Amino acid sequence: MANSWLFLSPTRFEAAFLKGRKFDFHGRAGLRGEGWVWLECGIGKANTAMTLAAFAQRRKVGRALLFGIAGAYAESGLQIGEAVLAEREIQADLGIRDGGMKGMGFPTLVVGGSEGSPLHFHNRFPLDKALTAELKATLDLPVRSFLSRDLVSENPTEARELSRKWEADVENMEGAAFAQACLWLGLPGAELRAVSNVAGVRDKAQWRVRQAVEALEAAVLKLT
Ligand SMILES: O=C(O)c1cccc(C(=O)CC[C@H]2O[C@@H](n3cnc4c(=O)[nH]cnc43)[C@H](O)[C@@H]2O)c1
Repeated sequence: MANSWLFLSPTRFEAAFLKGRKFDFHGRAGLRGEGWVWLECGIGKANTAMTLAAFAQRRKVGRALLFGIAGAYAESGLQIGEAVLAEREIQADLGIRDGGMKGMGFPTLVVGGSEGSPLHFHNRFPLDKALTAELKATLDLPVRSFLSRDLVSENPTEARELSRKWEADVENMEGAAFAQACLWLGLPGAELRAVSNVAGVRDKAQWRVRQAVEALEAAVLKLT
């Protein structure tokens, strides 16, 4: 149980390659396999945090992996179809425009208070270092800085500004909530994304979702 996986992805399309026994969790699709459970968490930060917290309240979770497609910022050097792991997730929607939560003077999350030296998190949430290092070695993937927003970048200028401001390479809509919830719940969590598009490019003809899902398949099936 300690090493069993809870896999989460925003939509079922991102996990279409997983074969397991179907179940329903709070109206969300689930699959159960040998040593893993997968849940469709829905798009966005609230859906992701709610699904993870509700599941972890009822079942023991050994380790958790959020996986799905994402946009890569043009300056990242990442290629469409490339899979990448998150070192940290940035919650880019919270606080004041120029200073995030530090600028507001409030931490978003305080954990580990019992030892007398609690950790304060504002907009940046690290993924589990040891688990991410293990996945990097097993899967031979790069590790980068990810950013999450409720609103997706709608043009290259907006995308470039976000990437520079937060020093991020990958844009998605869920990861910061996942990373924050893992810290809060004390769960080792990692995040794997495959690049389906250049962030800020809305022309779907230029997206390569199938290629990205194939990259997810190659990585995730090595873990099952
Ligand atoms: O219609 C649009 O302009 C548009 C732009 C970005 C993403 C979408 C989606 O429907 C995908 C949302 C889904 O996929 C992840 N994702 C994929 N690419 C990006 C991106 O460039 N920026 C943010 N999120 C992205 C996201 O995590 C969602 O789960 C539509």
